[in-house]
This record gives sequence, C-alpha cells and structure tokens, in this order.
Amino acid sequence: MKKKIIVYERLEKPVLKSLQEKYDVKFLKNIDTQTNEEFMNHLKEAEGIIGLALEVNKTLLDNAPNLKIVSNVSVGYNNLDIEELTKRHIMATNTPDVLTDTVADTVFGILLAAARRIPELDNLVKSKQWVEALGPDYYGVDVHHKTIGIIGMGRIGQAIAQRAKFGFDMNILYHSRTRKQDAETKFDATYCSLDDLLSKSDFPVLITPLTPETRGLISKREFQLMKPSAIFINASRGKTVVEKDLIAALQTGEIAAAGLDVFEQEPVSPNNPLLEMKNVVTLPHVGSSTYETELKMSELAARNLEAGLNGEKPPTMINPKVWELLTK
Ligand SMILES: NC(=O)C1=CN([C@@H]2O[C@H](COP(=O)(O)OP(=O)(O)OC[C@H]3O[C@@H](n4cnc5c(N)ncnc54)[C@H](OP(=O)(O)O)[C@@H]3O)[C@@H](O)[C@H]2O)C=CC1
Ligand SMILES: O=CC(=O)O
Repeated sequence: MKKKIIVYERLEKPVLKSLQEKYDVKFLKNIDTQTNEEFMNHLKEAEGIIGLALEVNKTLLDNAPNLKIVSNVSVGYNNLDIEELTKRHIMATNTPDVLTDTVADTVFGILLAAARRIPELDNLVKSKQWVEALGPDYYGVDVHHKTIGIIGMGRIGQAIAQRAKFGFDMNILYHSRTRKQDAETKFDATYCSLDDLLSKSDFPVLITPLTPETRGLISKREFQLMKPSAIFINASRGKTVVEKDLIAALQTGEIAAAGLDVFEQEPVSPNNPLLEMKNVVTLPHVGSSTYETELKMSELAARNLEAGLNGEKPPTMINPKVWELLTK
C-alpha cells in the first residue's frame, strides 16, 4: 500500500506529479486546518506533510499519530513547533541555500524601488500624468556609496552584503547574534550593536528568522533611532516588526520610506494604511518566487520528505537530534 502524505498549499507541478506516482497524495489549499474534515481525516493516517506555512502545533500533532516528517517548502520555519516535533521524534526539514540569491535580489529590488520611487513614478507615467519634465518633488535618493545596515547576517544577509559591496560600493554595517569574521573580511562589513546600526544606516534591512527573540524586534523605540531619511526594508517576517509603530513612523516622518515583502497579516488586509502610502513599496511575500528557485525549493523539500519516509537522513534537517534518537 502506498504511504499517505499531505501536500499543503504549494508544491511545483513536476514535483507534485512525481510524488503522486509514488505516494497516496492529498493536495489541500485554502482550507481552515482547524475545521476542514478532509484535512483532519488525512492527518490521522499521513506519514508525511510537505508544503508551505502550515501551522504545525501540539493540537495538529495530537491528530497526526503516524507522522514521521514535516517538510517545509521554505527556509523560515516559524510555523513549526520544533520542540513539540522533536519530543515526538518527528523530523522537520526546510529549504536553505537554494533560495538565498533570489531573496537577496528581491531585497535589492525593493530597496532600489523605494529609493528611486519606481512604483510611484511608473504609476505616474501609466496614468498619463507625465506632462512636463519632473522636478525635485519626484527625485529619489542615491543607493550607491550609502550605508546599508543588515540585521541578520546569515545566508541571505551575506548575499545582500555581496550585492551591496560589489554592486553598489556601499558601506556595510551588520548586526547578528554572533560576529561573522569571513563577512567582515570579504565585504569590509562592520559589526554593530542594533542601536548603532539603526542610527547610522541609510537602509536598515531586516532579514532575521522570526523567533521569540526577534518578534517585535523593531518597534517605536527602534524607529525613533533611525535617521529621518532612512528607508527601512523588511523581508524577514511581518511579525519581527510592530506594524502599527512602522505606520506611525512613516506618518510622522520619523523615517522616509519603506520596502516591505512581509506583513503582520498575510495576505495583507485591504484596510492596512501602508497600502495608501506612496513612500511604501509593497510585495506579496515573494522573496524567493522565481520559476527557477521555487522549483529548486520544491525539489529539495521532496528529497527531504522521501528520505524521511524511507528511513534515510533528510539532507536539510532542522532538528537533527531526532535522527540521532531514531538511529540510536
Ligand atoms: N521574504 C521572503 O520571501 C523570505 C524570507 N526569509 C526570511 O529570512 C530569514 C533568514 O534566512 P537565512 O538567511 O537563510 O537564515 P540564516 O539562519 O542563515 O540567518 C539568520 C541570521 O539572523 C540572525 N539572527 C537570529 N536571531 C537573531 C537575533 N535575535 N538578533 C539578531 N540577529 C539574529 C542569525 O544570527 P547568528 O548567525 O548569529 O545566529 C543569522 O545571522 C528566514 O528565516 C525567513 O524568515 C527567507 C526566505 C524568503
Ligand atoms: O519566506 C520564505 C521562506 O523561505 O522562509
């Protein structure tokens, strides 16, 4: 009998097809996982779950007695209760590295778009309001030679630093839990306290994971530390920022602009004041969303899933302790 798996929200078609040939697959999308009966029924028998942003908590796990592995199609895993999974000897995996360069490209995309007011000016041209040469009211600010402050100098943070240094000859400040000597040498980057970084950066860029320590990391006090000319970029998770404080900072001119790929609530509420602001560039959480990269993420997630189901060590485990416990 084929093993039962749940595919949740997203998996690229060729990868889904290949899993469907080998497993009994239930593909579910846009459902309420608390109440959906089909989901609950499959959960009882599923040995694996693969997908995007499924909230895997104690309640879900209580209803999944046969589960061996949860394979996230993302590098961030704030949707998983890792402690609870580990306690139950269930493997958890994510998709690091394959998306790093694509996300760094996106960060530079929104940073440039906000600095040079690209969406606002695009809208002006397309709405046929370009009737004379534009003056200072429409000027942007330079990116090259300015100071970028990278909060979270991990894989993606370092790919951002690479672009900042070698593409735009920027001055690089960074903040992480630990110092990164390699990055300091390679990118001429300077380690700073968070407060120092915020007060000195033209472009503070947030790219940490969402954890209990980083939840609400940037709030009123942190916006007050930023320069009035600062353009704040967030591509981490919406909840690393207190969004009402970001809105207030933009409304009062405490900071100049923002570029956001992530929001406290996703999809973003139509009433969110950020959507009305010309100086805010928004994207619908698409940091890694290119054809090439989404395919690589799906393939890696499937390799993880299949390894786990076949009693092999998945290539990118979040909780390798489970593997030690299973093979002891
Ligand atoms: N918008 C999008 O579409 C995407 C968003 N992301 C987000 O980006 C995050 C980072 O991914 P990736 O670079 O691969 O992850 P890494 O684990 O490689 O890097 C994370 C970095 O954040 C730092 N960090 C963690 N906690 C803190 C803290 N409390 N204070 C300061 N720094 C901290 C880490 O520091 P240290 O090294 O010292 O531990 C590390 O440098 C993901 O977790 C996800 O949330 C990722 C992909 C796409
Ligand atoms: O947000 C996306 C991820 O991979 O994490």
